[in-house]
Amino acid sequence: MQGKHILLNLLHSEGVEFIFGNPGTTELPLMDAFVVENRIRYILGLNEVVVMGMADGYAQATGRLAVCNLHAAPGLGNAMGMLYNAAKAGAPILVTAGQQDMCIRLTEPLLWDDLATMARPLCKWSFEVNSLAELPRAIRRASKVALTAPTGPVFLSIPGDILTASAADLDLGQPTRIGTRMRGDADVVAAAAKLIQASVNPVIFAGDSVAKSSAHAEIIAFAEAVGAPVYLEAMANTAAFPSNHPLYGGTVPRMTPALRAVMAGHDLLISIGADLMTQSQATGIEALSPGTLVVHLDDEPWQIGKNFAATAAIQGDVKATLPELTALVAGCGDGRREGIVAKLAAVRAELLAGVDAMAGQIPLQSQPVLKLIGELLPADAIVVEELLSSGMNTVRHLVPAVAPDSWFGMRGGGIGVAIPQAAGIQLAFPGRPVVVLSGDGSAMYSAAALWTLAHYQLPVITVIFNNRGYRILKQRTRAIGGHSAETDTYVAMDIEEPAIDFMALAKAHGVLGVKADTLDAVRAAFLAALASKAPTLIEIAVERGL
Ligand SMILES: O=C(O)C(=O)c1ccccc1
Repeated sequence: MQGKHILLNLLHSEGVEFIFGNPGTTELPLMDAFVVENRIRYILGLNEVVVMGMADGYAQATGRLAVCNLHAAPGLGNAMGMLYNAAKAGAPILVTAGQQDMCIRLTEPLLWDDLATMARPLCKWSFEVNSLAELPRAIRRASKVALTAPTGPVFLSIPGDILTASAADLDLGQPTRIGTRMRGDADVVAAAAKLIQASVNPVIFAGDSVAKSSAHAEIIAFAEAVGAPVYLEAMANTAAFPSNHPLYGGTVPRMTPALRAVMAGHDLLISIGADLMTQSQATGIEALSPGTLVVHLDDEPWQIGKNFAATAAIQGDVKATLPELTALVAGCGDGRREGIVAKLAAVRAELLAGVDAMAGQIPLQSQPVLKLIGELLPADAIVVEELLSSGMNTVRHLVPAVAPDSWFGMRGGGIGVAIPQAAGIQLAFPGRPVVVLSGDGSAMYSAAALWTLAHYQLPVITVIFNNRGYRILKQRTRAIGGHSAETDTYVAMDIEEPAIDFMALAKAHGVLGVKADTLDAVRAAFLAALASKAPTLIEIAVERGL
């Protein structure tokens, strides 16, 4: 049997349903094998940004192994920004790239480079397969490493001659799956419980490890026992805590002065699987006030070890470990829970009243649009969010993020990821509505993903909040002062003259385009898109002012 068929057999036995790719000369043997392959679908993206983003979406949404196949050195290079995002999100992806035949390596053929070295900094394991005999063990090991907690991308460079070589009776081995429910050290759990019991006013940050561990029931029980508000981590990528729960407080700001305001009065920070305080810009202000105690539970030792001195640090799976901690602190929040709930409800009511007060404005403010979309969103929808200035810390108050698998986006911050991710997610969940919330700047990084939506008729609804520029960067420029803050002028942050014609862009890619510049028009367009089950792009001109 030829290597190309052996590779597909191996991937099939690892449970792979799709290979996201963009072919080139070094992948041609594989593409030839797909002519007779009926177990795994090849999903075409028109460049490697799209391909890697699709694999990221699929991997995060399913927790299963995603495979993406890139084309040699330039293809891997194109994918790097999205590979960075996938690495930050811990997406279990087997990234492969076609390498030139080994017999011509010495002459440095077209597109050749040391692929394994290029990919290594962003992957848990990066390796060039040297022979067909090595391929089964390389695929088994790569899959296992990607799926072992903390999960993440791995890379294999596969020279073309391995795909065309033949071998009889090659032992393909078996997939291995390592159980992830590691329970934290009981002594440290007890120490954490003591800190929590002694705390007067604790605060909880929740992060990706909660959603990945499907630990909503456990974190809700914990938060209710402790009587503490729960905020999502700064680059909140998942619905780590249901946004409709009375203890939900919002998302942690990415600027330390605002973060300090959230933290004011709290003597204990409890991080449940949250990356502590990813910041957007240096402000000269420390994230935590001196003396703040930290309890940190995560399955990722890297996150625990990264920045802050945790008074009690527990490595363990959230779902497996949290019940033990909850049992030890049961009742300690009884005296304060109602007060915290009332305070959070007041903050939310004020926010919603402010949003309602903006509802009549034209151009539309993004917040009333988000609130409307939140009201129209079906309960089983999956949101892929890439809103920077239009979303900020309030978006989940307006568009509910309830189930752990209902919300994705932005963990890495490399923009352009949302539309490709949505394609991968829609393939994984064909029956669920998938809605992209994106800015115009982000959408332009990977607009070619629209073609994939059209080609495979993936009914993703792509909502573009068009402020005709990089409004987040204008805001961040203001924050550093200088000429821009005084004069309200910004260099290279406007996308106009010409303005992007999103209707033409949609049409060019085979997607239905609808412009909606009033709330009534947004409602009509969104409901029509949901009913049509056809990929639709809705462009909304939103306020450009800062
Ligand atoms: O939202 C931010 O913190 C931010 O400044 C930013 C800007 C561009 C991409 C990602 C984040």
